[in-house]
Amino acid sequence: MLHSVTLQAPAKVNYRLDVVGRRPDGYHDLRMIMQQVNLCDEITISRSVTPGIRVSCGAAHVPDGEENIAWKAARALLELSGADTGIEVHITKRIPVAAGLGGGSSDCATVLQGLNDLLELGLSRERLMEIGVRLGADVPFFLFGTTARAEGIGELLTPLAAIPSLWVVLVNPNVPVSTAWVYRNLQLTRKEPLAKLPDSFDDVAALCAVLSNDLESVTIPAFPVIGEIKELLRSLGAAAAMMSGSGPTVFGLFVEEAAARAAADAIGHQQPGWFAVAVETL
Ligand SMILES: C[C@](O)(CO)[C@H](O)COP(=O)(O)OP(=O)(O)OC[C@H]1O[C@@H](n2ccc(N)nc2=O)[C@H](O)[C@@H]1O
Ligand SMILES: Nc1ncnc2c1ncn2[C@@H]1O[C@H](COP(=O)(O)OP(=O)(O)OP(=O)(O)O)[C@@H](O)[C@H]1O
Repeated sequence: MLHSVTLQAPAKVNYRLDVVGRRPDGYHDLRMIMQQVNLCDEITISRSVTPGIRVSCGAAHVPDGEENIAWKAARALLELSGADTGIEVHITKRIPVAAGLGGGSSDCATVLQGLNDLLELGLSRERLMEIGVRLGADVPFFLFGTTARAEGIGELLTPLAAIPSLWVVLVNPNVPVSTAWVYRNLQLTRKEPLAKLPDSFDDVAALCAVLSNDLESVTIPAFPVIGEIKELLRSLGAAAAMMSGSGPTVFGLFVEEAAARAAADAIGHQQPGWFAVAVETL
């Protein structure tokens, strides 16, 4: 029986985010294309003889203990399984927080998966996804991986047959954005039904042609720096640049690793207070 596991919890970007409508419970029906990228929090989950769940992180703006979504994931699995072991979770945070990169949701999914393995609970991926969606709409995607079309509130997932692998430059201007605030302030103005999206993307041009994010209409007017970052990434050679999720992180797509790294370095030098990194899609 294993005593502990250490796992990587990746970030995501939304290549496409259409808001289809508002539901009676206040959540929104979406249609998204989601992509995991190789920027990861590191999570160690250990058994402990001391009963209870303890979560430590130590990063700014991330709660320790019960408020952490990783704590909620551990509690959900302990309650369901009746396991009476103590659990310690330590998160080394590398994904910017409240950034549109899904860091909390990914930590949550990783704890669900990791604890299922560590305690040999034998729960199926589908069952973990059902538990996960009650903790956060993006959680099922991180259990499903690594590129997917997402519908419903984000929990109805279909794999995408072909999608080019790319270098992604992530730029975050270090202003936290509340996802709940963005959805609350969204004006649903679309009158036409949504056009069908392709089922696969054979080249980068086909992928760039579908990039779009309805939440930009809320976040960019409130944080104009996001629009400036999009322009900056394009001027540094990105094939396309767009805000991820509810923002404020912007991603630029590059075919060549060297160009992606040069763009991230240039932005890091220009704006030392920002987060700028080049990573591969997973
Ligand atoms: C913006 C995205 O990251 C795109 O992938 C997600 O839609 C947000 O996913 P998330 O952060 O896991 O969402 P949750 O933690 O479940 O909800 C955060 C807030 O976003 C709003 N929310 C979220 C998902 C959704 N489909 N509709 C919503 O209106 C909810 O009102 C909630 O107040
Ligand atoms: N493990 C965690 N990691 C990050 N934030 C957490 C965690 N647990 C709780 N939180 C809280 O959740 C809030 C949003 O976190 P997160 O970084 O997941 O947002 P996000 O990247 O904007 O997510 P999304 O793309 O799903 O909107 C933060 O304000 C933070 O205090």
